[in-house]
Amino acid sequence: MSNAIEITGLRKIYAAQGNAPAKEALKGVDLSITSGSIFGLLGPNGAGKSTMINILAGLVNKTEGRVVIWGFDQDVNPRQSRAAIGVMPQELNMDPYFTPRASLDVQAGLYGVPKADRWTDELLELVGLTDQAEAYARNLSGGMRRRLLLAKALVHRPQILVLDEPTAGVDITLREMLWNNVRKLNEQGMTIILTTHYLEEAEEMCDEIAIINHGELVVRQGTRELLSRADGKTLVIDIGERIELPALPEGATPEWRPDGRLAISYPPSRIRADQLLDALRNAKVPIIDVASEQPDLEDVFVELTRG
Ligand SMILES: Nc1ncnc2c1ncn2[C@@H]1O[C@H](COP(=O)(O)OP(=O)(O)OP(=O)(O)O)[C@@H](O)[C@H]1O
Repeated sequence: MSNAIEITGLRKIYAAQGNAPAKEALKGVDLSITSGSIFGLLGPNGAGKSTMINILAGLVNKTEGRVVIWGFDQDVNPRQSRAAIGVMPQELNMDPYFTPRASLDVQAGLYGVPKADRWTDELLELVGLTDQAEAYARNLSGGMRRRLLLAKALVHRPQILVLDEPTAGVDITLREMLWNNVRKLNEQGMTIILTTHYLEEAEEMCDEIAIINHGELVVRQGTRELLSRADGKTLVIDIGERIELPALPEGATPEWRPDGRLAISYPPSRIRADQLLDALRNAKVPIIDVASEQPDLEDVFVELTRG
């Protein structure tokens, strides 16, 4: 199967409530998610990411459109489509008197996993909670709770794992542990879908990225192709001291950095770096050191979601 998820014409309108008018959170989105990928769903606040994830998870009813999960149409085979997906939610609420082991057992029960097929010990091991298996949830740290939520999302061995802002407010150690787990699961064939506000993280982790804005799909591309869309690079040059600059090729924009270096932004599709360096050399500007800066996902994101 090539697509883990196929979404067609997905619309969600939240009904008006009191003084709040109705809100169209998704305006007819088409999106496919390749199976086996780590897929990033990005967008500014209020873009509709959570709405989409909650629809996939079966927690929010769509207004219109078709959602096929692992080959099962949500409307035709709701049970199978739900069984194919596991969701690690954002919120850390949990029953304070449940131990991690009990939470996993209850969750497995909810998904109808027979006792013989449960993998509770392996799961506890996977997320590093073996030592806390019998501790009350109220005694778990925030990081441990998050790891328990990941384990809960996996009890029924879903083919697709959805992580909603998994690393928001999480320290570096836990973040690394989460990503190591996610990579391991992905290597075993699991499709991963995640939302994150950390664009650096998405750039590093995701094979493919979709950006939504105001309920519409803005772009869906391989991460590398997406990054190459931004036609802007910067040469950062140490020329010793601030001087009057010679004319540069049209389209190049010079700027002095606070550290005294000269930063020249340019579109690589029209200007080559050596043309810039030649212009400086011809004017006898000393070039002590040069560094090149590539656009990152942040640049592309800002460009695509502006306005
Ligand atoms: N239950 C609801 N009732 C009414 N409006 C809602 C509801 N949930 C979300 N919305 C609205 O729908 C829009 C999309 O919200 P959503 O939470 O899906 O965005 P998001 O991209 O996940 O944002 P964030 O990054 O802030 O979590 C927003 O304008 C939001 O106010």
